[in-house]
Amino acid sequence: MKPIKVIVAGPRGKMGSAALRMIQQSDNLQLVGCIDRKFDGQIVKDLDGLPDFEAKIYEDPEVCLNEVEADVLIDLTTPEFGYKHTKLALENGVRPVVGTTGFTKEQLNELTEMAENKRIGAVIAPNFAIGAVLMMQFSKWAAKHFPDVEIIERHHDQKLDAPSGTAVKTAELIQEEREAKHQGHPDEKETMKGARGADSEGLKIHSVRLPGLVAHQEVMFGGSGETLTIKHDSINRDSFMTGVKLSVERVMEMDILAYGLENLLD
Ligand SMILES: NC(=O)C1=CN([C@@H]2O[C@H](COP(=O)(O)OP(=O)(O)OC[C@H]3O[C@@H](n4cnc5c(N)ncnc54)[C@H](OP(=O)(O)O)[C@@H]3O)[C@@H](O)[C@H]2O)C=CC1
Ligand SMILES: O=C(O)C1=N[C@H](C(=O)O)C[C@H](O)C1
Repeated sequence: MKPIKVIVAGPRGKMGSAALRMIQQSDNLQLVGCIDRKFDGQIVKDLDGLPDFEAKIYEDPEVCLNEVEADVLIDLTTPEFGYKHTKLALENGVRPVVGTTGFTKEQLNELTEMAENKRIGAVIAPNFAIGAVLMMQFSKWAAKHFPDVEIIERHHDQKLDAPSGTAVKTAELIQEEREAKHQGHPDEKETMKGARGADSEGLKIHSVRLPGLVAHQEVMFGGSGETLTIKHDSINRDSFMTGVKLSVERVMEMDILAYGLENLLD
């Protein structure tokens, strides 16, 4: 079987470098190019700390997608550039697998429509960790019984977006089961702005950013005389790589955009 030809955008990043190591360990994946704004024209293996790949690095994503024959683009960059890369990939018939978080609802809708019109597979997964997908699904289930819920997500302090993509997706899944409800006392007042967190249809989301953390989320439900907490911890970035690899493999057979790894699991 021919290997799946992959471009990685953001190869020097925490996730991008983990993705390169995952590709190196996979017999069925081949790195054919990288998109990186700082090392145009260089070869991956010449960069400190990256695996021994001969693939060329491109600053300009359009040039990369024109010059390199690829099946899949893995994007692990920033919301602004991730959105541009995903759009360009779809325009060029390359299937995007996107871990980058922080896209707006409008951007997600536009990309979904583009993939559908072009009949090209795409995956946008706010969290590639299998445990995190289960945590979100369990939370959706629990919300049928407990409409009072708050999300506490904790991440490293280099993270750009808040709330996390996982928290946003969790709230969306919970809202498929939960009626919109204002939580807490009806006369509740914040004496310090932000004390009650972000509000998503009355559901509160609290974002913690500290050095030492990786990626963690607790979903707390409250009922009469009881609480239920569903918790997931990624203790390193290998936790995301099973989902990235699975997405790259599955996207080859898809012709629509899947938002969330749960759509690819049995
Ligand atoms: N879906 C999931 O399971 C996960 C998703 N994420 C998400 O993935 C994204 C990356 O996270 P992480 O690896 O921790 O972040 P990092 O900051 O470590 O890496 C981001 C990389 O993107 C590069 N970059 C920035 N702008 C551009 C550009 N214009 N063109 C090409 N590359 C660019 C940065 O380069 P430079 O050094 O020049 O700034 C950097 O190397 C985030 O959105 C994060 O939320 C993270 C973990 C899991
Ligand atoms: O930036 C991160 O680190 C992570 N981002 C994703 C998110 O925003 O949910 C996934 C995971 O939480 C790690």
